[in-house]
Amino acid sequence: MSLTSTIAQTEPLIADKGSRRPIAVLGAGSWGTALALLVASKGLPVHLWARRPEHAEAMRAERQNLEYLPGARFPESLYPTADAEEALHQAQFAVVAVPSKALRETLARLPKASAYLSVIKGLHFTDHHLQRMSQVVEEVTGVTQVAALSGPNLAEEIARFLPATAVVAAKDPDFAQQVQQVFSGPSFRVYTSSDLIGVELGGALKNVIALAAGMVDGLKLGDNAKAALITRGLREIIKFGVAQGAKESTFMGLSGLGDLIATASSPLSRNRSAGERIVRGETLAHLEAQKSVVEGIYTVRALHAWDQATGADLPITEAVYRVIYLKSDPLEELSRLMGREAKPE
Ligand SMILES: NC(=O)C1=CN([C@@H]2O[C@H](COP(=O)(O)OP(=O)(O)OC[C@H]3O[C@@H](n4cnc5c(N)ncnc54)[C@H](OP(=O)(O)O)[C@@H]3O)[C@@H](O)[C@H]2O)C=CC1
Ligand SMILES: O=C(CO)COP(=O)(O)O
Repeated sequence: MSLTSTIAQTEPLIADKGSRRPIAVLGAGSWGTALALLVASKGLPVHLWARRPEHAEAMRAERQNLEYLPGARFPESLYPTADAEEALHQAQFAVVAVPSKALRETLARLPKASAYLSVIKGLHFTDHHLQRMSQVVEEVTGVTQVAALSGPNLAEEIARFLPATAVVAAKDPDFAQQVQQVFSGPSFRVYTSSDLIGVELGGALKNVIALAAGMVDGLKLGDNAKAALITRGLREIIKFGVAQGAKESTFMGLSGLGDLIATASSPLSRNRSAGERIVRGETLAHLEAQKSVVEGIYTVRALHAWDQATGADLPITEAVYRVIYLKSDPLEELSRLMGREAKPE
Protein backbone atom coordinates (compact mmCIF):
# COMPACT_ATOMS: atom_id res chain seq x y z
CA MET A 1 0.00 0.00 0.00
CA SER A 2 1.47 3.38 -0.97
CA LEU A 3 1.56 6.46 1.17
CA THR A 4 -0.85 8.36 -1.08
CA SER A 5 -3.35 5.52 -1.08
CA THR A 6 -3.18 5.46 2.73
CA ILE A 7 -4.16 9.11 2.85
CA ALA A 8 -6.74 8.89 0.07
CA GLN A 9 -8.52 5.83 1.51
CA THR A 10 -8.90 7.36 4.92
CA GLU A 11 -12.15 9.06 5.88
CA PRO A 12 -11.39 11.58 8.65
CA LEU A 13 -13.65 11.44 11.71
CA ILE A 14 -13.01 14.93 13.01
CA ALA A 15 -14.43 18.09 11.57
CA ASP A 16 -11.73 20.68 12.25
CA LYS A 17 -9.75 22.46 9.54
CA GLY A 18 -6.79 20.40 8.32
CA SER A 19 -8.22 17.11 9.58
CA ARG A 20 -7.63 15.39 6.21
CA ARG A 21 -3.94 15.89 6.75
CA PRO A 22 -1.98 13.09 8.42
CA ILE A 23 -0.38 13.07 11.85
CA ALA A 24 3.38 12.45 11.78
CA VAL A 25 4.79 10.50 14.72
CA LEU A 26 8.57 10.88 15.00
CA GLY A 27 9.93 7.93 16.95
CA ALA A 28 8.77 4.32 16.63
CA GLY A 29 9.49 3.12 20.14
CA SER A 30 6.77 1.93 22.49
CA TRP A 31 5.11 5.31 23.07
CA GLY A 32 5.25 6.64 19.49
CA THR A 33 3.82 3.35 18.24
CA ALA A 34 1.03 3.21 20.86
CA LEU A 35 -0.05 6.78 20.04
CA ALA A 36 0.10 6.07 16.31
CA LEU A 37 -2.16 3.04 16.89
CA LEU A 38 -4.64 5.11 18.90
CA VAL A 39 -5.04 7.73 16.19
CA ALA A 40 -4.96 5.31 13.26
CA SER A 41 -7.62 3.15 14.92
CA LYS A 42 -10.00 6.07 14.37
CA GLY A 43 -9.30 5.84 10.63
CA LEU A 44 -7.08 8.92 10.62
CA PRO A 45 -3.90 8.75 8.51
CA VAL A 46 -0.75 8.41 10.61
CA HIS A 47 2.85 8.35 9.38
CA LEU A 48 5.12 6.62 11.89
CA TRP A 49 8.78 7.60 11.38
CA ALA A 50 11.51 5.19 12.47
CA ARG A 51 15.16 6.19 12.23
CA ARG A 52 16.27 2.78 10.92
CA PRO A 53 14.99 1.87 7.42
CA GLU A 54 15.01 -1.85 8.30
CA HIS A 55 12.75 -1.14 11.30
CA ALA A 56 10.23 0.75 9.12
CA GLU A 57 10.38 -2.01 6.52
CA ALA A 58 9.79 -4.71 9.14
CA MET A 59 6.79 -2.80 10.54
CA ARG A 60 5.34 -2.42 7.03
CA ALA A 61 5.79 -6.13 6.36
CA GLU A 62 4.59 -7.43 9.76
CA ARG A 63 1.90 -4.75 10.33
CA GLN A 64 3.09 -4.50 13.93
CA ASN A 65 6.16 -3.23 15.83
CA LEU A 66 7.76 -6.49 16.88
CA GLU A 67 10.70 -4.71 18.53
CA TYR A 68 8.73 -2.49 20.91
CA LEU A 69 5.04 -3.47 20.97
CA PRO A 70 4.66 -7.03 19.67
CA GLY A 71 1.09 -8.18 19.12
CA ALA A 72 -0.52 -4.78 18.55
CA ARG A 73 -1.76 -5.01 14.95
CA PHE A 74 -1.54 -1.88 12.79
CA PRO A 75 -4.74 -0.50 11.27
CA GLU A 76 -4.64 0.22 7.50
CA SER A 77 -4.21 3.95 7.96
CA LEU A 78 -0.92 3.55 9.88
CA TYR A 79 2.02 3.96 7.53
CA PRO A 80 5.54 3.27 8.88
CA THR A 81 8.42 4.96 7.05
CA ALA A 82 12.07 5.89 7.59
CA ASP A 83 11.78 8.71 5.07
CA ALA A 84 11.29 11.86 7.13
CA GLU A 85 10.16 13.96 4.13
CA GLU A 86 7.45 11.41 3.46
CA ALA A 87 6.49 11.20 7.16
CA LEU A 88 6.12 14.94 7.49
CA HIS A 89 4.46 15.58 4.11
CA GLN A 90 1.35 17.74 4.73
CA ALA A 91 1.29 16.72 8.42
CA GLN A 92 -1.19 18.58 10.66
CA PHE A 93 1.49 18.39 13.34
CA ALA A 94 4.42 16.20 14.33
CA VAL A 95 4.39 14.17 17.53
CA VAL A 96 7.91 13.97 18.97
CA ALA A 97 8.29 10.60 20.70
CA VAL A 98 12.03 9.96 20.98
CA PRO A 99 13.93 9.82 24.29
CA SER A 100 14.82 13.28 25.64
CA LYS A 101 18.54 12.73 25.01
CA ALA A 102 17.82 12.24 21.27
CA LEU A 103 15.46 15.19 20.82
CA ARG A 104 17.89 17.90 19.70
CA GLU A 105 19.75 15.67 17.27
CA THR A 106 16.51 14.27 15.82
CA LEU A 107 14.88 17.66 15.25
CA ALA A 108 18.07 19.14 13.82
CA ARG A 109 18.29 16.53 11.06
CA LEU A 110 14.61 16.26 10.09
CA PRO A 111 12.54 18.65 7.95
CA LYS A 112 10.42 21.08 9.95
CA ALA A 113 6.76 20.57 10.77
CA SER A 114 4.31 23.46 11.10
CA ALA A 115 3.45 22.48 14.69
CA TYR A 116 4.69 19.96 17.27
CA LEU A 117 3.31 17.86 20.08
CA SER A 118 5.88 16.68 22.63
CA VAL A 119 5.04 13.44 24.44
CA ILE A 120 8.53 13.20 25.94
CA LYS A 121 8.85 13.05 29.73
CA GLY A 122 12.29 14.53 30.25
CA LEU A 123 14.24 17.62 31.24
CA HIS A 124 17.56 19.10 30.05
CA PHE A 125 20.09 21.14 31.99
CA THR A 126 22.15 23.29 29.59
CA ASP A 127 24.12 26.47 30.22
CA HIS A 128 22.85 26.78 33.79
CA HIS A 129 19.24 26.53 32.64
CA LEU A 130 16.63 23.83 32.86
CA GLN A 131 14.79 23.27 29.62
CA ARG A 132 11.47 21.52 29.16
CA MET A 133 11.02 19.52 25.98
CA SER A 134 8.63 22.02 24.39
CA GLN A 135 11.28 24.70 24.92
CA VAL A 136 13.89 22.52 23.20
CA VAL A 137 11.50 21.98 20.27
CA GLU A 138 10.91 25.71 20.00
CA GLU A 139 14.62 26.54 20.23
CA VAL A 140 15.79 23.97 17.66
CA THR A 141 12.98 24.40 15.09
CA GLY A 142 11.95 28.02 15.61
CA VAL A 143 8.32 26.78 15.55
CA THR A 144 6.21 28.30 18.34
CA GLN A 145 3.08 26.15 17.94
CA VAL A 146 4.12 23.47 20.46
CA ALA A 147 1.96 21.42 22.82
CA ALA A 148 2.70 18.69 25.38
CA LEU A 149 0.62 15.61 26.15
CA SER A 150 1.10 13.73 29.42
CA GLY A 151 -0.72 11.51 31.90
CA PRO A 152 -0.84 7.99 33.34
CA ASN A 153 -0.16 6.29 30.01
CA LEU A 154 1.75 3.03 30.05
CA ALA A 155 2.24 2.24 26.36
CA GLU A 156 1.44 -1.48 26.60
CA GLU A 157 -1.98 -0.71 28.13
CA ILE A 158 -2.74 2.05 25.61
CA ALA A 159 -1.88 -0.31 22.74
CA ARG A 160 -4.41 -2.82 24.13
CA PHE A 161 -7.02 -0.03 24.13
CA LEU A 162 -7.52 -0.28 27.89
CA PRO A 163 -9.24 2.88 29.20
CA ALA A 164 -6.89 5.78 29.91
CA THR A 165 -6.79 9.56 30.21
CA ALA A 166 -4.30 12.30 29.43
CA VAL A 167 -3.99 16.07 29.38
CA VAL A 168 -2.73 18.25 26.53
CA ALA A 169 -1.36 21.70 27.26
CA ALA A 170 -0.38 24.47 24.86
CA LYS A 171 0.02 28.22 24.91
CA ASP A 172 -2.55 28.34 22.08
CA PRO A 173 -5.88 26.90 23.32
CA ASP A 174 -7.01 26.21 19.73
CA PHE A 175 -4.01 23.98 19.17
CA ALA A 176 -4.62 22.16 22.47
CA GLN A 177 -8.19 21.49 21.29
CA GLN A 178 -6.99 20.28 17.90
CA VAL A 179 -4.70 17.75 19.61
CA GLN A 180 -7.51 16.79 22.00
CA GLN A 181 -9.77 15.98 19.04
CA VAL A 182 -7.14 13.98 17.22
CA PHE A 183 -6.33 11.72 20.20
CA SER A 184 -9.74 11.42 21.88
CA GLY A 185 -11.50 8.12 21.34
CA PRO A 186 -13.50 5.43 23.11
CA SER A 187 -10.50 4.21 25.12
CA PHE A 188 -8.63 7.51 25.51
CA ARG A 189 -10.15 10.60 27.12
CA VAL A 190 -8.10 13.76 26.66
CA TYR A 191 -8.43 16.95 28.71
CA THR A 192 -6.92 20.34 27.84
CA SER A 193 -4.86 22.65 30.03
CA SER A 194 -3.20 26.03 29.66
CA ASP A 195 -0.43 25.08 32.10
CA LEU A 196 2.29 23.86 29.75
CA ILE A 197 4.97 24.16 32.45
CA GLY A 198 3.01 22.10 34.99
CA VAL A 199 2.03 19.37 32.52
CA GLU A 200 5.61 18.90 31.31
CA LEU A 201 7.24 19.06 34.74
CA GLY A 202 4.78 16.59 36.26
CA GLY A 203 5.61 14.02 33.56
CA ALA A 204 9.37 14.46 33.89
CA LEU A 205 9.69 14.61 37.68
CA LYS A 206 7.44 11.66 38.49
CA ASN A 207 10.04 9.41 36.84
CA VAL A 208 12.52 10.29 39.59
CA ILE A 209 9.98 9.44 42.28
CA ALA A 210 9.18 6.21 40.38
CA LEU A 211 12.87 5.27 40.54
CA ALA A 212 12.71 5.82 44.32
CA ALA A 213 9.48 3.78 44.48
CA GLY A 214 11.27 0.91 42.75
CA MET A 215 14.02 1.14 45.36
CA VAL A 216 11.38 0.93 48.11
CA ASP A 217 9.95 -2.17 46.39
CA GLY A 218 13.38 -3.72 45.90
CA LEU A 219 14.26 -3.21 49.55
CA LYS A 220 10.83 -4.52 50.64
CA LEU A 221 10.21 -1.48 52.83
CA GLY A 222 6.42 -1.93 52.79
CA ASP A 223 3.29 -0.13 51.67
CA ASN A 224 3.46 2.60 54.32
CA ALA A 225 6.89 3.58 53.05
CA LYS A 226 5.67 3.57 49.45
CA ALA A 227 2.67 5.77 50.29
CA ALA A 228 4.93 8.14 52.21
CA LEU A 229 7.32 8.33 49.28
CA ILE A 230 4.57 9.06 46.74
CA THR A 231 3.02 11.72 49.00
CA ARG A 232 6.27 13.47 49.93
CA GLY A 233 7.50 13.02 46.34
CA LEU A 234 4.42 14.82 45.07
CA ARG A 235 5.09 17.62 47.58
CA GLU A 236 8.64 17.92 46.23
CA ILE A 237 7.36 18.03 42.64
CA ILE A 238 4.81 20.72 43.55
CA LYS A 239 7.33 22.88 45.40
CA PHE A 240 9.78 22.71 42.51
CA GLY A 241 7.11 23.13 39.82
CA VAL A 242 5.40 26.12 41.41
CA ALA A 243 8.81 27.83 41.72
CA GLN A 244 9.21 27.24 37.96
CA GLY A 245 5.89 28.95 37.23
CA ALA A 246 3.49 25.97 37.16
CA LYS A 247 0.06 25.92 38.82
CA GLU A 248 -0.21 23.77 41.96
CA SER A 249 -3.56 22.37 40.82
CA THR A 250 -1.99 20.86 37.68
CA PHE A 251 0.09 18.53 39.87
CA MET A 252 -3.08 17.22 41.52
CA GLY A 253 -4.35 16.19 38.07
CA LEU A 254 -3.59 13.49 35.51
CA SER A 255 -0.14 14.73 34.52
CA GLY A 256 0.89 14.98 38.19
CA LEU A 257 -0.64 12.71 40.81
CA GLY A 258 -2.28 10.50 38.15
CA ASP A 259 0.96 9.70 36.38
CA LEU A 260 2.86 9.40 39.65
CA ILE A 261 0.45 6.73 40.93
CA ALA A 262 0.64 4.73 37.67
CA THR A 263 4.40 4.91 37.30
CA ALA A 264 5.30 4.34 40.96
CA SER A 265 3.08 1.27 41.22
CA SER A 266 3.06 -0.46 37.82
CA PRO A 267 5.18 -3.49 37.02
CA LEU A 268 5.18 -2.12 33.44
CA SER A 269 7.04 1.07 34.40
CA ARG A 270 10.68 1.04 33.29
CA ASN A 271 11.59 3.72 35.82
CA ARG A 272 10.04 1.86 38.76
CA SER A 273 11.62 -1.42 37.74
CA ALA A 274 15.00 0.28 37.19
CA GLY A 275 14.87 1.45 40.83
CA GLU A 276 14.22 -2.10 41.93
CA ARG A 277 17.14 -3.38 39.86
CA ILE A 278 19.49 -0.65 41.10
CA VAL A 279 19.12 -1.72 44.73
CA ARG A 280 19.85 -5.27 43.60
CA GLY A 281 23.16 -4.08 42.17
CA GLU A 282 22.44 -3.25 38.52
CA THR A 283 24.75 -0.51 37.24
CA LEU A 284 23.99 2.85 35.64
CA ALA A 285 25.93 1.79 32.54
CA HIS A 286 23.66 -1.21 32.16
CA LEU A 287 20.52 0.93 32.46
CA GLU A 288 21.84 3.41 29.92
CA ALA A 289 22.61 0.61 27.49
CA GLN A 290 19.19 -1.09 27.66
CA LYS A 291 17.09 -0.87 24.49
CA SER A 292 14.12 0.90 26.07
CA VAL A 293 14.74 4.28 27.68
CA VAL A 294 14.73 4.95 31.47
CA GLU A 295 14.14 8.72 31.39
CA GLY A 296 14.42 9.25 35.16
CA ILE A 297 18.17 8.60 35.21
CA TYR A 298 18.70 11.66 32.99
CA THR A 299 16.07 13.81 34.69
CA VAL A 300 17.59 13.21 38.13
CA ARG A 301 20.98 14.31 36.78
CA ALA A 302 19.49 17.51 35.33
CA LEU A 303 17.68 18.26 38.60
CA HIS A 304 20.84 17.62 40.61
CA ALA A 305 22.74 20.10 38.40
CA TRP A 306 19.93 22.61 38.96
CA ASP A 307 19.99 21.96 42.70
CA GLN A 308 23.78 22.55 42.75
CA ALA A 309 23.40 25.76 40.76
CA THR A 310 20.50 27.25 42.71
CA GLY A 311 20.39 25.59 46.12
CA ALA A 312 16.84 24.31 45.54
CA ASP A 313 15.75 21.89 48.28
CA LEU A 314 14.99 18.54 46.60
CA PRO A 315 15.78 15.91 49.26
CA ILE A 316 14.23 12.82 47.60
CA THR A 317 15.66 13.73 44.20
CA GLU A 318 19.11 14.23 45.76
CA ALA A 319 18.88 10.87 47.52
CA VAL A 320 18.02 9.14 44.22
CA TYR A 321 20.90 10.97 42.52
CA ARG A 322 23.39 9.84 45.17
CA VAL A 323 22.27 6.20 44.97
CA ILE A 324 22.47 6.11 41.17
CA TYR A 325 25.46 8.34 40.42
CA LEU A 326 27.55 8.18 43.61
CA LYS A 327 26.72 4.56 44.51
CA SER A 328 25.49 5.68 47.93
CA ASP A 329 23.81 3.00 50.08
CA PRO A 330 20.00 3.36 49.62
CA LEU A 331 19.39 2.49 53.30
CA GLU A 332 21.76 5.26 54.39
CA GLU A 333 19.89 7.65 52.11
CA LEU A 334 16.65 6.49 53.68
CA SER A 335 17.87 7.20 57.21
CA ARG A 336 19.11 10.61 56.07
CA LEU A 337 15.58 11.38 54.79
CA MET A 338 13.96 10.04 57.98
CA GLY A 339 16.32 12.07 60.15
CA ARG A 340 15.73 15.44 58.52
CA GLU A 341 14.78 18.30 60.80
CA ALA A 342 11.29 17.89 62.30
CA LYS A 343 8.73 20.27 60.76
CA PRO A 344 5.00 20.73 60.15
CA GLU A 345 3.54 18.89 57.16
N1 LIG B 1 6.54 4.00 26.88
C1 LIG B 1 5.64 4.63 27.61
O1 LIG B 1 4.80 4.01 28.27
C2 LIG B 1 5.62 6.12 27.65
C3 LIG B 1 6.73 6.86 27.28
N2 LIG B 1 6.70 8.23 27.36
C4 LIG B 1 7.85 9.01 26.98
O2 LIG B 1 8.04 8.94 25.57
C5 LIG B 1 9.44 9.13 25.25
C6 LIG B 1 9.87 8.01 24.31
O3 LIG B 1 9.78 6.82 25.08
P1 LIG B 1 9.50 5.38 24.50
O4 LIG B 1 8.79 5.39 23.21
O5 LIG B 1 8.88 4.61 25.60
O6 LIG B 1 11.01 4.91 24.26
P2 LIG B 1 11.53 3.57 23.64
O7 LIG B 1 12.83 3.30 24.30
O8 LIG B 1 10.47 2.55 23.66
O9 LIG B 1 11.80 3.96 22.09
C7 LIG B 1 12.68 4.98 21.75
C8 LIG B 1 12.49 5.33 20.28
O10 LIG B 1 13.32 6.45 19.98
C9 LIG B 1 14.28 6.06 19.02
N3 LIG B 1 15.58 6.64 19.30
C10 LIG B 1 16.42 6.32 20.29
N4 LIG B 1 17.53 7.03 20.21
C11 LIG B 1 17.39 7.80 19.14
C12 LIG B 1 18.22 8.76 18.51
N5 LIG B 1 19.42 9.05 19.01
N6 LIG B 1 17.76 9.38 17.42
C13 LIG B 1 16.54 9.07 16.91
N7 LIG B 1 15.72 8.16 17.45
C14 LIG B 1 16.14 7.55 18.55
C15 LIG B 1 14.37 4.56 19.06
O11 LIG B 1 14.86 4.10 17.82
P3 LIG B 1 15.75 2.77 17.72
O12 LIG B 1 14.81 1.62 17.93
O13 LIG B 1 16.29 2.87 16.34
O14 LIG B 1 16.81 2.86 18.78
C16 LIG B 1 12.92 4.22 19.34
O15 LIG B 1 12.18 4.32 18.16
C17 LIG B 1 10.17 9.13 26.61
O16 LIG B 1 10.44 10.45 26.98
C18 LIG B 1 9.17 8.52 27.58
O17 LIG B 1 9.32 9.00 28.90
C19 LIG B 1 5.58 8.89 27.77
C20 LIG B 1 4.45 8.20 28.12
C21 LIG B 1 4.38 6.77 28.09
O1 LIG C 1 5.33 7.63 31.53
C1 LIG C 1 4.97 6.49 31.64
C2 LIG C 1 3.63 6.14 32.14
O2 LIG C 1 2.80 7.26 32.21
C3 LIG C 1 5.89 5.39 31.28
O3 LIG C 1 6.66 5.08 32.37
P1 LIG C 1 8.08 4.39 32.19
O4 LIG C 1 8.89 5.27 31.27
O5 LIG C 1 8.63 4.32 33.57
O6 LIG C 1 7.85 3.04 31.59
